[in-house]
Amino acid sequence: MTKPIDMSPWAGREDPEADSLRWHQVVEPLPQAPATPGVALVGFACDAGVARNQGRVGAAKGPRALRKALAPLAWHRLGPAYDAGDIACHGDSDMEAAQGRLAERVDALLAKSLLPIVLGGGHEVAFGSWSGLARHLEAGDGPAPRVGIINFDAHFDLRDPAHVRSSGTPFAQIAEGCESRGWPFHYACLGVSRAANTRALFNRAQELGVLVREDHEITPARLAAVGSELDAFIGRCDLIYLTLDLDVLPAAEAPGVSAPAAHGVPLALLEPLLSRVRDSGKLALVDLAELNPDFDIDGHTAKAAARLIHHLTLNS
Ligand SMILES: N=CN[C@@H](CCC(=O)O)C(=O)O
Ligand SMILES: [Mn+2]
Ligand SMILES: [Mn+2]
Repeated sequence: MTKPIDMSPWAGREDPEADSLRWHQVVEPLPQAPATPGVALVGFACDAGVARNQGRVGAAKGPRALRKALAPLAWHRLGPAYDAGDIACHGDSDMEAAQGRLAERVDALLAKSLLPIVLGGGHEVAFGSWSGLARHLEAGDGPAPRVGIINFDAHFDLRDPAHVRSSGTPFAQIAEGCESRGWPFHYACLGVSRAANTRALFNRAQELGVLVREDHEITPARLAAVGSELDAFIGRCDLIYLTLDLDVLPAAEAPGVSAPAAHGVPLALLEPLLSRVRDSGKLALVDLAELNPDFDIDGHTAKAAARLIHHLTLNS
């Protein structure tokens, strides 16, 4: 028997005027057979990846905090939004199995023609999300489409998984997964902090042909140029998996993460870049990682994350 989906985070003010809906009034528990395609939120309540990566734990509380922050936002969408519940990770030894359960859930959502939006959890969520997309693509006919991974992050998360699999390794694990399947690895990592990534990680990114833009390169003056590079990257891919590590935002905008960014890329520059991804027509999967309510300040990080979901789903 499956547990009923906890809809208690979906609460907030209700306006008496017509046409004044908010997310909490619209989001519904995912039905067996959704009549209309839409977005499906699924939580990944997991601290194990951050703990293994020597970080500040608390991201397991991220999915609930994110739903609560999204609940009161104004509803401007056309399509439905479903809550597909949470995948919980039960301690360190359960991390890989939890990633497997997430992959199953993502695959099932994709099979229903929904856009999964996964709410982390540490960035180990990315290996589970991508594995779900990979399963879905492997089940299809014909050659696998070229998947582009766009990660907005202060970190590459390309650490060598041979040491320990963690929130610092998902894209190296995905690169291995692509290699074993004979798939190309198309990875763009935008907002990288040179100070927060070792030479080994920069070298690995270069070996893997990663499109890299550092935090200080994403400025108002260079925004159009970075946007064009992003468009060109998207143009070389058939589908996009977008993954947002909230520590790409400056610490003042996103204090509630394991490793806050001293520089970062502000929301005001991030949103126009995300609009290009959203409007590409290729977006197949989204996740948000590293929200840690224990270190948040007055919900700033949760609100920023909720706004990002709101922005990414605005035209669907
Ligand atoms: N997912 C996060 N990863 C960063 C954390 C860095 C830090 O804790 O300072 C990383 O492994 O590089
Ligand atoms: Mn990061
Ligand atoms: Mn990350």
